[in-house]
Amino acid sequence: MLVVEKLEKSFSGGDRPVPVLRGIDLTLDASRTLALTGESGSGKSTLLHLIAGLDAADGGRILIDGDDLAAMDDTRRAALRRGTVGVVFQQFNLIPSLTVAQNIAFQARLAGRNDRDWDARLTERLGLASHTHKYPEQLSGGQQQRVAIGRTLAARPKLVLADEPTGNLDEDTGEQVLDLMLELVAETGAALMMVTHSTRLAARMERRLHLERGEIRC
Ligand SMILES: Nc1ncnc2c1ncn2[C@@H]1O[C@H](COP(=O)(O)OP(=O)(O)OP(=O)(O)O)[C@@H](O)[C@H]1O
Repeated sequence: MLVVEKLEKSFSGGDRPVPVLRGIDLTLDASRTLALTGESGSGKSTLLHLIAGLDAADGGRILIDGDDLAAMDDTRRAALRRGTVGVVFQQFNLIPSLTVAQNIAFQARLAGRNDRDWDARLTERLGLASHTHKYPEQLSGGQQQRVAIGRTLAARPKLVLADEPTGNLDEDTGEQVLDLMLELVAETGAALMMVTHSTRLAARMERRLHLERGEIRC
């Protein structure tokens, strides 16, 4: 599903570029789960952003479902972000002017999917059935994150990238949200790569990779 080879990325740091990712290799098969851990500043979010096609690498390559990200034009990359790859961020990034139901349906519509039964089932499974007409500001943090997960999974992505998806939640709520996310990705056959600072949450994933100063230390 995902192959990352010799990935490199630097950011400009005054007079010379500062390397942030130094030759990352990893693979993730369909239906598998992977935790990415590492100190603050080790490059976890940078790696996730590159895989999501939100930023371009300086070297190496990323294959998603066999397609090289760098070889895609902007339209194809945007389509990939809407359909094949789904991203869940720590900040829920919901659209404040849309209701829960509309937020959940939004991403799927962009991806050209309109499956009301699946949307309804997701809403039910995420415990949001009695909140569908509410707006994000009327929800708790845990509820908002569940909407964000629903919005991502409504498009039935093959690869879910989650950047500290429970980072804004208390431990119990975070655990419940992760349980749901794991159940739902298992149900849809999606692969899940999750950045987390929590060793407890990382232990719930099938594999763990540790980033240290831009390199993988298993
Ligand atoms: N757009 C950017 N421009 C310049 N430097 C950047 C940019 N994005 C990230 N960096 C730098 O790259 C390094 C890695 O950042 P990144 O956000 O990937 O780390 P992280 O492991 O996700 O950290 P955290 O756990 O704190 O979120 C940091 O030193 C950061 O300052």
